[in-house]
Amino acid sequence: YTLKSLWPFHAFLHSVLQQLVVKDTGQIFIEPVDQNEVPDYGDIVKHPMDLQTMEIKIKNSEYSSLEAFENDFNLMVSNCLAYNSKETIFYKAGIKMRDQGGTVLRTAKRDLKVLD
Ligand SMILES: CCOC(=O)c1ccc2c(c1)NC(=O)[C@@H](C)N2
Repeated sequence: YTLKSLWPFHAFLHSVLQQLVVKDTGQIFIEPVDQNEVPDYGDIVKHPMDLQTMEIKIKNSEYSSLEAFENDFNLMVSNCLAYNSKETIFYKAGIKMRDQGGTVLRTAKRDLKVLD
């Protein structure tokens, strides 16, 4: 058994995504920011990203590499740190997701390589 040979890539990405969902304890990354609730969000964030959208992209085979998946993760975090000011709960949750999600992705990258 190796991760690359027997486990379809989308199943691998889905398991990485689930680990990121678990880290989102405040559930602020779980779905797109509601622009009716946050009317100026679109003025600052040009490319919104969230974990639900990433799951849809996995299902649509839109990620051809772990790097492409990681790029969306980094976009989601940078949007959060750009829009929310430093003292907010949202910003602090962004730092936490950047750090804890970064560890999830580092481990996933290692697994992909070492089990090949
Ligand atoms: C019901 C109101 O929801 C929000 O105001 C809100 C909900 C979710 C959010 C968010 C705002 N801001 C963000 O930057 C991203 C990370 N998540």
